[in-house]
This record gives sequence, C-alpha cells and structure tokens, in this order.
Amino acid sequence: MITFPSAKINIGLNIISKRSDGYHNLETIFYPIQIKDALEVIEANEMGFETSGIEIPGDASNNLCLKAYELLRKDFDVPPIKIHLHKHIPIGAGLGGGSADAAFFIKLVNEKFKLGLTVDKMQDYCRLLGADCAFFIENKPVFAFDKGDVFESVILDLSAYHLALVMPPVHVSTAEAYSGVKPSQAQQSLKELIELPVEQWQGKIKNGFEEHILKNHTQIQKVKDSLLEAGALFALMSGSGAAVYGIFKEPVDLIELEKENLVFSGI
Ligand SMILES: C[C@](O)(CO)[C@H](O)COP(=O)(O)OP(=O)(O)OC[C@H]1O[C@@H](n2ccc(N)nc2=O)[C@H](O)[C@@H]1O
Ligand SMILES: Nc1ncnc2c1ncn2[C@@H]1O[C@H](COP(=O)(O)OP(=O)(O)OP(=O)(O)O)[C@@H](O)[C@H]1O
Repeated sequence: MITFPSAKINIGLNIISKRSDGYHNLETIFYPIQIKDALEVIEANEMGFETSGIEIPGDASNNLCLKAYELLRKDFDVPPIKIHLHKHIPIGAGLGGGSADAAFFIKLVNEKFKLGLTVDKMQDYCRLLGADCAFFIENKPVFAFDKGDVFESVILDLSAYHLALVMPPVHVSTAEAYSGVKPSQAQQSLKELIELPVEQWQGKIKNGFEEHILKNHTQIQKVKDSLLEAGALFALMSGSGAAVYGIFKEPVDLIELEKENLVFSGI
C-alpha cells in the first residue's frame, strides 16, 4: 500500500510563552500544501526500511516512520513490514516533512491492518512523536495552539492563489530556532487576521522566529525580499525555517531570481 505524505506551511506563528516542560506555547495556522513524499508499506517476513530521494541526515533507525511503527507495535499485533520512503519534501525547512511521514504512516498502517483507530487515537500517537505531527492526521487548515498539537478548525481557502516555495541552501534546526526566541503574547488574533484579504496580510501576520533567524541567516531574508519584489501579496518563513513561501495572485513561473531554489509552486 502506498501513500503520499504532504507538507504544511505556517500562516503566522506566535510563540506565546515558555512551558515548564521545556516546550513553548504557540499559536499558528497550519495550511496543507501539495509537495509530497511517497511512502510504501508491504507485509514481509522481516522488517526492512529503505529510503531514496533527498538524503535524510542522522541514523535511519531514528526515522519517525520506524518510531511510529514501534509505538503501534506496543499496542497491536502488527506483522513485520518493509517500508520504502521516497523523500521529496525538503528537510530542516519548517515544512513538517518528517512529522507528515509519521502521521501518514500511522494512517496507512491503521487502514492496511484494520487497527480500528479513531482520528483522536491516531492524533494521540502522533503527539508522542512531535509537536507538528498530529496536524497531519486530518491535514486540513487549523488554528493550532498549546504545543501546536491542539486544534480548532478554520475556514481558509487559498485555492484561488498561487504559492511559490523557496528553500535557500541553509539548514535551521527546530531546537536552534526555539532557543533564540523571545516569547510574547500575540497583539492580534491570527484567527481574525486570516479573515482579512490576503492583500492586507503583509506586516500583520508574522512569524515569531523571523526576527532572529533572518538576522543570523541573511540568505533567508534575501529570499523573502525577492519574493515580495517579484509581486508576492504575502511572503513569510514557514515554521522554524529555512523555507520561505510567497502567495501570488498570478502563476509564479516568472520568479527568475529564485529559480534554482524554487522547490514547489502550486498550493
Ligand atoms: C516550528 C514548528 O514547525 C511550528 O509549526 C513546530 O513547533 C515544530 O514542531 P516539531 O518539529 O514537531 O517539534 P518537536 O520534534 O516536537 O520538538 C523539537 C524541539 O523544538 C522545541 N519545541 C517544539 C515545539 C514547541 N511547541 N515548543 C518547543 O520548544 C523543543 O526544544 C523540542 O525539543
Ligand atoms: N521521515 C523523516 N523525514 C525527514 N527527516 C526525518 C524523518 N525522520 C526523522 N527525521 C529527522 O528529523 C529532522 C528534520 O525533520 P523535519 O523534516 O520534520 O524538519 P523540518 O522540515 O524543519 O520540520 P518542522 O516543521 O517540524 O520544523 C532530520 O534532520 C532527520 O534527522
């Protein structure tokens, strides 16, 4: 059985406060975008895990798909499987690619082996794997809060727009991003701000990581500037970076400036 884990962008990200468990309370809008990995699971005599596409840093045994498999195996009699992950979503991008793989893996195994897991139960397994992960079970636009793993539905449809996603050749780890932030209360609710026309978002909808990340990684600032110069109605770094997206009224093939780092255009 095969599935195609897709990524997210953060439309606004407010880091509200530091928690006693070391994490941060945040507020963000997660919006699904259609850049995808491919993930195949087949029943086998013994466990196997292989990858292709973009190289994944770190030890393969730490892959979130294998961590998700171990979690499910504690509670269910899941047989040995062979997993093939073809990686296409940029890593260290703030697009939640690893979390998406884990969540889509859980959905696939639930279906393939008829585990009978509800959406809530699958989200609970995801919460054990990472703050971003639970979003990908339903994979629809939400207002996320707490650690980013509690959700309220929002109505947000960007299908009339065109998105350009640019990945500068810079890696920003999530832990690095959080270690430099100054948490503060949001001045205006993201739930209200997304109701404004996209044309009015720039300067109002912000990413709390940008201040220090853009200062330390000027290439990311450059990408954001060139998206705006190319006519983006709105441009923002996604999550902890380094990917930056621009939302355009017209198709975006014309962004000559960033062509070599353009990883996706669509929505
Ligand atoms: C930056 C975002 O992508 C925004 O959507 C997410 O908050 C990151 O979520 P994630 O990659 O799933 O994060 P995790 O793997 O759970 O955590 C990685 C590290 O990020 C920090 N972290 C993460 C989420 C959060 N709400 N507060 C944090 O402080 C912690 O230091 C943690 O050890
Ligand atoms: N299936 C996977 N795909 C990518 N990275 C994985 C995977 N499993 C584990 N990892 C580890 O997670 C790290 C980065 O994960 P991810 O792609 O979620 O980062 P990100 O794009 O910055 O996402 P986020 O929005 O969560 O910050 C990698 O360095 C890698 O070691």
